[in-house]
Amino acid sequence: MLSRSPLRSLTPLTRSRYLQTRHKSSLVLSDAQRSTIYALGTPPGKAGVAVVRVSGPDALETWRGMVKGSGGHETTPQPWKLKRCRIVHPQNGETIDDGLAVFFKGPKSFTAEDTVELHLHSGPAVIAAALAALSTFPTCRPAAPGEFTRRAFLNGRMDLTQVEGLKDLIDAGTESQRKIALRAAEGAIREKFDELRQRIISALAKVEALIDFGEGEEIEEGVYEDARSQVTEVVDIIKGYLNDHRRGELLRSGIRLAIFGPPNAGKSSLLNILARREAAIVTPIPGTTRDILELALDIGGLPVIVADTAGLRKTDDTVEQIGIERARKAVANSDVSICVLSLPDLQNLTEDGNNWKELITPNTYFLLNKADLMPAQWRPDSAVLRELGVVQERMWVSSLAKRDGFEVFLSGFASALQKQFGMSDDLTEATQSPIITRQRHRENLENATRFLESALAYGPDDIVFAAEELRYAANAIGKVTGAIGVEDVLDAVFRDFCIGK
Ligand SMILES: Nc1nc2c(ncn2[C@@H]2O[C@H](COP(=O)(O)OP(=O)(O)OP(=O)(O)O)[C@@H](O)[C@H]2O)c(=O)[nH]1
Ligand SMILES: [K+]
Ligand SMILES: [Mg+2]
Repeated sequence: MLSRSPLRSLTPLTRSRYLQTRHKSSLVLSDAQRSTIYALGTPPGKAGVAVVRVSGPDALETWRGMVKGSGGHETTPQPWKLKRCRIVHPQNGETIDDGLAVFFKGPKSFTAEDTVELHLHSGPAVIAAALAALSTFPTCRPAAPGEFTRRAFLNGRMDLTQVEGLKDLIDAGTESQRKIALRAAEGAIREKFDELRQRIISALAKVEALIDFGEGEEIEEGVYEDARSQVTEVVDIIKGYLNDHRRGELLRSGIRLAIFGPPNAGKSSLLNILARREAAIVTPIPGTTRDILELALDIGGLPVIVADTAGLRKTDDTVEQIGIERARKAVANSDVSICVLSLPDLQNLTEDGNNWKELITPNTYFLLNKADLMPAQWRPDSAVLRELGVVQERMWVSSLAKRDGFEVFLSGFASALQKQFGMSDDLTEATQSPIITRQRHRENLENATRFLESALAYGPDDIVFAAEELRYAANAIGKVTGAIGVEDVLDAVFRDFCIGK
């Protein structure tokens, strides 16, 4: 036990003002008067099934008015059980469709509200009639975009990262995107952020205990040091998350891959083989490609935006010059690049001024093409490769015109990408899966780090200021999940803390 007063240098006024202002409660929206919303949940148009969703306090009313038995009699929903029914207009009783209906009793529903789903035949007139019927209920109104999910969030069914994950899941076009989105939607990212926030709040609880009980009272020894080391740990964890080479964001938005190199090497031929169609013009004329041609492709389950670019050389042709300028920019802005070189030209390339060589980065891979024009068993000279800046560990040889070597290149390149962007095989392993999938996450984490670091910069006499920084840090993390507010700090003070008195 130790009797210490970390607040000894603080004026009583500063302290009481701090204690008064530290727990401002956030406004909690009341959902008592929420209306009932409805919308078509499937794409409009002709298809086997359309699902119309109704959510809110009067969802059950719509069931009573519209879901009837085969003889037109009233039905009572058995929650979560699909019921074969006749869907009718609530006012004139006219049958709209023969379908199915299900009642999800709140809070065990997506929105956590009472929800009715009508499964109809998907046709424009059927859907229009069902929506028109719903509009006759005085408390029902059409849902705004995303409003079902918004209600799920407001009702605490999901946090913001889950909302984002759900959106990404719907948008996912590749396996890696689907896996990351599903993990987010299931709450894996929320867990990480909640844990960070809990750790900060627990450190804050300790600091606040020092503020509350420090003056002339007894408190356990080492509390201040504990709080500090806890904060240091959190900073380390966050820095680990931030140091992810933007994998999550890249996988969400697509990895930018630029194909570059001297003219006529086979860059456009490579793009076409990757795309499995004649997307780019291929001719024996050097300088064929001028504009950037971009395609979204799936390479080894990764979303990749591939750009074919103009061959890089010195030229007096104005149009070609502009193309070359664009090519350079595209390569500079890419996340990865493939430099295509023509094997028969390799020797000459050492003397051509090499204005493409400066675009090589540690993220450049090399494809030495047109092997069919070289003698069998011929191997490029290591000294020449070194002079050209070709890294042999990231190099493949091909004959794209004959499709030779393409498969080997593609599988090697895909696994290099998977390795670099951390999506190899095991997504369930926490270390493999990126936590940050949006700039918003990154910004808040960076802010949190700044607040935590300035909290650490305060000495034991300034813990009131340190506490303030910790609150900001917790809020920054809370902003990611949408859980801002510091009510829980108070609880944590008394729950997690052993006061030595
Ligand atoms: N012999 C042989 N010819 C190839 C090979 N790959 C591509 N070519 C030919 O080389 C020529 C140039 O190919 P492109 O794909 O247009 O080359 P590029 O690098 O896009 O050329 P620019 O856009 O002009 O810079 C075409 O006639 C292709 O058919 C190969 O592996 N072997
Ligand atoms: K060409
Ligand atoms: Mg081309």
